[in-house]
Amino acid sequence: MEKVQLYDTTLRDGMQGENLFFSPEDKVKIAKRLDDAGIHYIEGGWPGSNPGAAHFFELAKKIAFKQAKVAAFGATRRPGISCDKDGNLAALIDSGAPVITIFGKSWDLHVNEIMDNSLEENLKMIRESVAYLLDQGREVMYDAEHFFDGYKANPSYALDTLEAALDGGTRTLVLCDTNGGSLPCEIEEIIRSVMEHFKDRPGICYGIHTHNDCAMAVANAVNAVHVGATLVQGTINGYGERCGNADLTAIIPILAVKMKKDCMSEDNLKKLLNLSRFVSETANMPPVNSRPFVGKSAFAHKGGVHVSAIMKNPKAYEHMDPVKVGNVRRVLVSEQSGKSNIIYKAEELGVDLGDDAVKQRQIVASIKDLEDDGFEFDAAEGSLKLIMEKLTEQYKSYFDLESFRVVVEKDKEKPCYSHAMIKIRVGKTTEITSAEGDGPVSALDNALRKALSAMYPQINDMHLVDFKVRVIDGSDGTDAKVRVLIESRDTDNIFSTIGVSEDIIEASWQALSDSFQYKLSLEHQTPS
Ligand SMILES: CC(=O)SCCNC(=O)CCNC(=O)[C@H](O)C(C)(C)COP(=O)(O)OP(=O)(O)OC[C@H]1O[C@@H](n2cnc3c(N)ncnc32)[C@H](O)[C@@H]1OP(=O)(O)O
Ligand SMILES: CC(=O)C(=O)O
Repeated sequence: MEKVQLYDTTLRDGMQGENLFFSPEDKVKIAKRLDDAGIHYIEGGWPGSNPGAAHFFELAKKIAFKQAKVAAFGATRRPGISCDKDGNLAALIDSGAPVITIFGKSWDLHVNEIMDNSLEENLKMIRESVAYLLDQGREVMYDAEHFFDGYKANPSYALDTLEAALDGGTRTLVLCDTNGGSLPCEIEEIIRSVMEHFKDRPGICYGIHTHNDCAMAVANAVNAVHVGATLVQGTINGYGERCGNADLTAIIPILAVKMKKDCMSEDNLKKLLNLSRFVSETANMPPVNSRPFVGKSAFAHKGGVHVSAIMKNPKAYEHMDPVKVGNVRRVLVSEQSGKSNIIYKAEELGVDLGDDAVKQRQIVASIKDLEDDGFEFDAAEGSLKLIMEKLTEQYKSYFDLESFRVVVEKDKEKPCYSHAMIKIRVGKTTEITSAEGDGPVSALDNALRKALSAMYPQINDMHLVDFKVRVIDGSDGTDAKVRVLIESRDTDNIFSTIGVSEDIIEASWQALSDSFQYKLSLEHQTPS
């Protein structure tokens, strides 16, 4: 099995993405997770750039990584000075990183116009910088910035820059599609020409570094491996400058599962989903549900035809087993469901639908009617379970609402004040409580909690973590229906519930009351 080395640059090029920042401590946490997942190289930053980047390397020195090598990134020396006078090269050496990756100019446009340099001096900068860093006993990789654009403009000069890096002593040439404008067919043709050109220089490791400006970063990286590249640079979740870098969470399973390359063990592959979530959590970026392989929806089936088929054989609508990357198959219930969705979901949620096909069809029809009224059960599985129980006469109500009153007061000098009073029945007992809150829903939540907590102490470990309101049909102005989605969490579970009404308080109450009923149904407890 051919080996492909994985080089992660989330902590450097990934951080060049808009709105993305990692502290040195965040970087250490991510680096440990990358190492644990079996990534071979972790680029930690550009130490000559800022104190935070340099600090990461100080912290990294104290960590015994399992197998990953830490790489420091920077430019070749500046024009017209010797390497030992260049501050950036000094910072790279001082970083203590065992691997140093330097980028140099491959495109004559950059040499002439951007750096106002001569083509010859640029070659010297590359050759001398590589040799100088190798003399320090480090592994040196050469990132040929803009290689594909440079090759398209002036192939012989682009090849000369690679020759200069090889003459400096490196054996790793990373060809970069820096502007992300190349297409897979161009990548393939150019890499083949480069390999042909250097066929008499054995032992070169070709790497690939692609950007996603044409949505081709993953395809370009994969194609490069297809024609012989054995090192892939990319970032977790594709974070990076402009439209991002090649997404390793897609490249790795493609290489390992589809192309049978030796890049990550089967056990480590299963960590991919959690790695992706961890990095997005640390970056404070919401996970993208539609992200291939590791997104929440990557193996989620909504259409009835699809669900019916995957129940017979998952291969019918899945290109691979989600378990391989730590993901799970999901079935969604919606207006596009057939009985297969309902049967699958009921089993998953622990509701016995029985064998009556007529009853099953009635349930599908009822759920479609509710969806038509504005409910969205694929986002509210807690409420879906309760609805299924109601439709099959298995529902047990843990409390019943008699009435509530919510008062919101606004004084021009003071912020809004909310107060709720609620009357509920639990068996033969009636409870009347009142509570204040930051807003009307919070006041209602507090009042309900107060009423139930003596009888159902288990609700004390449950809290509301997200509250979303959406106008379902904006054309009716204030008469439009609203959909409220509530996400709640207890020690072991996260569950979502829904309410729909023309009245936002009524919709909120439905979702809130479902969250309490669902929580209590999990515990199967009767009032104490
Ligand atoms: C393709 C890539 O992603 S490369 C990485 C890009 N990442 C970054 O730029 C993030 C880190 N960068 C930084 O912190 C700063 O830009 C620094 C510290 C590197 C340089 O800062 P400054 O000295 O203030 O220069 P500034 O950022 O304005 O311009 C970049 C300089 O690097 C020079 N440069 C660009 N490429 C190279 C190269 N391969 N070799 C040497 N110098 C280079 C430019 O010509 C320019 O020099 P000039 O100031 O003499 O015109
Ligand atoms: C080196 C690099 O980050 C690039 O060329 O995009």
